[in-house]
Amino acid sequence: MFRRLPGDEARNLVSTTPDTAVVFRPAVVTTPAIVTIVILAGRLLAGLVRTVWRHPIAIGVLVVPSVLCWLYGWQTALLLIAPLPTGLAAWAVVDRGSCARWVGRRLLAWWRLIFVYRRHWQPVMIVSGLGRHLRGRDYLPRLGKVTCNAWADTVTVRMLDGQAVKDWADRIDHLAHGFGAPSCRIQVIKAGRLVLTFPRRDPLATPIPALPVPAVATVGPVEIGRQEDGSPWLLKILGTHVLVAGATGAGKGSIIWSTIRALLPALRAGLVEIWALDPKLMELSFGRALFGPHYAATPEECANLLEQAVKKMQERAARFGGVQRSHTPTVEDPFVLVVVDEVAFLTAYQADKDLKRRVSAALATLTTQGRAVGVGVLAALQDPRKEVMTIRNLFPDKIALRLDESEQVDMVLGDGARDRGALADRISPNPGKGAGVGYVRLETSPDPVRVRAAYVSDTDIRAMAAQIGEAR
Ligand SMILES: Nc1ncnc2c1ncn2[C@@H]1O[C@H](COP(=O)(O)OP(=O)(O)OP(=O)(O)O)[C@@H](O)[C@H]1O
Repeated sequence: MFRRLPGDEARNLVSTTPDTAVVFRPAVVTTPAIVTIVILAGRLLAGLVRTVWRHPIAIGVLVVPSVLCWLYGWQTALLLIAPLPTGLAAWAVVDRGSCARWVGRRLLAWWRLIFVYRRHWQPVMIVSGLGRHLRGRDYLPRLGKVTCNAWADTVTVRMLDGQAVKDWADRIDHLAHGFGAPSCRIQVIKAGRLVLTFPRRDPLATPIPALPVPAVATVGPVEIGRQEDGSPWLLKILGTHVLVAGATGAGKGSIIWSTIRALLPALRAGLVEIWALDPKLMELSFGRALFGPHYAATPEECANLLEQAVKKMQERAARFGGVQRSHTPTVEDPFVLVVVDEVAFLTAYQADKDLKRRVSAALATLTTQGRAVGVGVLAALQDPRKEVMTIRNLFPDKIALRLDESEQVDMVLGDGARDRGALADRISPNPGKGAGVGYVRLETSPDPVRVRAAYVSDTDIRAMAAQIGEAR
């Protein structure tokens, strides 16, 4: 703040350039000490209240023993406090889950806030370019709440004004390494606020054995594995089409077979028909009995079966037209799931142009018109490039298992999926750790979810086929 003075008043002023005609005198406003003290005290109080509100257990663990010591001396304090750890240990033995939820993870969240996130926040933000150091001051995104669940830390962040989600998405590697986590995922909660998820361990690192066959016949979302947060992975198949992409050995078979397994009671009850196209002659031939007459292996047979499905779909559309807009599976009109293993064998790699054209046309017709009349497609393929799978965008739900290249992730899951943490190209090629692990992006949510399909062994498949064979 400068006040301009006429030159003739300059004689009373101290100036570094004494012979200048115009000098400037800064107008100094002195803030009364009491105002500064009140502001600092207010900030301290707000910080204390916020810390107690966010971490009551951690603060209690520190404050209560200190206060007791101060009031009654350490011997009495020890006597008073001793039952607490004993009680906690007993609680942990009796109900580990609730003890971890109410005490353990809250303490862990406080610990990680102080010793991981707050400690490394400034250097990580500045070095990654998410914060700025201007004229001696740091402008940093605000670190919010840290919570811990069984496998990951979630950290809320207030972005700097003017930052975009992409600025953060481009730096997930910096963030993961900066905070010592194997990966980082980003989710937008509202304008300017993000939630960063840093896994502490991989809950999907061990294979999941085949899930029990459901007790009731259902075509609704079927349970085929587990999500990263431990909840069941429910795959919707009625009213959608699903595309599964993964390199060789990524575990595409486990998604197909887990889905068929979950549909077994509905198959037995006649509410579902599974039509199988097995051009590789390896995967689906194992359970031929499950498919009855609806099984095809040669390209010619596959084209015929697909055209048969189109015919069935059109016949239903003609019957339902003007009567109903969606399909509920019944014994008369069961849900038809067309399962295609390695669809590129029938489209991109097919030498016979006429067969290729017939298959592509039938698949495009089924995927554009099938869902309202109870015909769904579950297709698997290794190479997700557009020239290999021209109709990949016609599948509303997509699953990316282990992929060879990072660019393939967005080809499968849509733009920005990898930036948001769908690191399908980093899934372990070791079958024990990575087969069946993938990312799902559903029609209804932009955020990819990490999942693992249960592994249905050859013995399980034989048992399933035998059951259905007997029932038929
Ligand atoms: N969900 C799973 N959990 C654990 N291991 C699995 C799982 N799925 C598959 N595997 C293991 O990985 C191997 C390869 O699986 P699978 O044949 O299903 O892969 P794929 O993607 O179909 O490969 P390809 O395209 O070459 O047929 C299996 O033999 C099995 O040992």
